[in-house]
Amino acid sequence: MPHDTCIEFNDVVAGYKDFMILNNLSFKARRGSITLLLGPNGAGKSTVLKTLFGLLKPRQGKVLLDGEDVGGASQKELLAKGIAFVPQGRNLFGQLTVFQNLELGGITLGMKTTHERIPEVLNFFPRVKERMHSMASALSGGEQKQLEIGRALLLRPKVILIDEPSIGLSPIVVQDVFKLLRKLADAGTTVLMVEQNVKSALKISDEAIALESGRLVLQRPASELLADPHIERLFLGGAHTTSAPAASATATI
Ligand SMILES: Nc1ncnc2c1ncn2[C@@H]1O[C@H](COP(=O)(O)OP(=O)(O)OP(=O)(O)O)[C@@H](O)[C@H]1O
Repeated sequence: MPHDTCIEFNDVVAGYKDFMILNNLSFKARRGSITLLLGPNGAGKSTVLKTLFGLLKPRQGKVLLDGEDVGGASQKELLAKGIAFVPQGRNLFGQLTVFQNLELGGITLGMKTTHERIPEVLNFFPRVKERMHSMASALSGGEQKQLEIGRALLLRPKVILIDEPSIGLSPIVVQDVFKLLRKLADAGTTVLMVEQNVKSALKISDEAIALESGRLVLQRPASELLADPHIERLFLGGAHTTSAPAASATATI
């Protein structure tokens, strides 16, 4: 699988009303790799994902997907181009069954294709598959997150944007989710992930990007960062260096 650029932010400025969160942000994420977004609370990590998913329009700069400028495209267009977003928290219809939630996830595909793909997606998640006709709210937190990922996979996305998947999950379930993301990336999917569980996330990531005040302050191979004896200081408090993100990060190492 060639590791060429899939996602590129080029000098992007984006924010909410008059408040700019991304400040001339530039970075690249390679196809078939996991890029981990790090940085302190409020640095703009989720805003990167939202901008890429069309929830925010860049005020300046370019957001490129496979070289095509998709800045300002609608979510429908972005879904059709193969971008799927798994936001933070719970995003299921709790009073609908697992199967119905998947059906809704495939709404842009049409029912025939959706029904063909549901069994294929459920094969990734045996526990969820067993409970296909249970209400989504009756699943455990981990199963619900797996179902959300499954719903995104129905689209056979080329890019998955995933925001803090480990929140509320036990360490074992987190490992399952991470292993699945690794498997998807190895099969060619590009994963852009925000995750506070830094050490575990670095272990399955290829590249780490750190933001501070909406600017890139570090981009390094994940394995290199993991092996850095200063990692604790970099993410739990310490002095600035030219190649390191700042002191105020609140990530869990
Ligand atoms: N809908 C919104 N309207 C206005 N401001 C917002 C909105 N969403 C986020 N912000 C602000 O944008 C800034 C960046 O938020 P963002 O969620 O991108 O940060 P983050 O790096 O993901 O932080 P965290 O680690 O806390 O999730 C924050 O100051 C936040 O308060």
